Amino acid sequence: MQSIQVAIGVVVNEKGEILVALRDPAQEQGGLWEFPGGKVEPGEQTTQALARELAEEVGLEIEQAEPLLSLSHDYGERRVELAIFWIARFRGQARANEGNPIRWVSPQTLTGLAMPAANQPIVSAVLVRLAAEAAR
Ligand SMILES: Nc1nc2c([nH]c(=O)n2[C@H]2C[C@H](O)[C@@H](COP(=O)(O)OP(=O)(O)OP(=O)(O)O)O2)c(=O)[nH]1
Ligand SMILES: [Mg+2]
Repeated sequence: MQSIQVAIGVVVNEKGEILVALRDPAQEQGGLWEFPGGKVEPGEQTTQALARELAEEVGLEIEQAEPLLSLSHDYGERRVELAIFWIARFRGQARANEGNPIRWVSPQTLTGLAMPAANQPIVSAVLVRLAAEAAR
């Protein structure tokens, strides 16, 4: 089975809230909340794809992106390879560029959102990371 390379950003604001967007109901995994991101295009580096997707989808310019985790997930009809980055430094105001609602959510709210199955370990990593930062 072919696998799809995807770059994803966990964007964190100064209040410790996380940016999520609602996937278009017509897309695969539609109607679920996601972290902004998308497919790495041919000839692109993962971090280039990340910068492009964040600009396209939520209008943010990344100042610093740190690898958080990488994982692969088998959705049956497709396998995705997700490279997830922690983005605590960025420029701009998040806006819903592609018409899908976006939200800044607390860690508690994040835990309760309906997300694609691949996202469970991502949410866990985000909670660990936020807790570690809160303890500093
Ligand atoms: N962006 C994003 N994709 C996710 C998440 N979790 C998850 O399983 N995925 C999967 C769903 C898709 O199969 C793939 C990402 O594809 P995408 O639809 O966002 O790609 P894209 O932005 O390039 O969109 P398109 O133009 O190809 O429609 O990764 C997530 O949190 N964010
Ligand atoms: Mg996308």
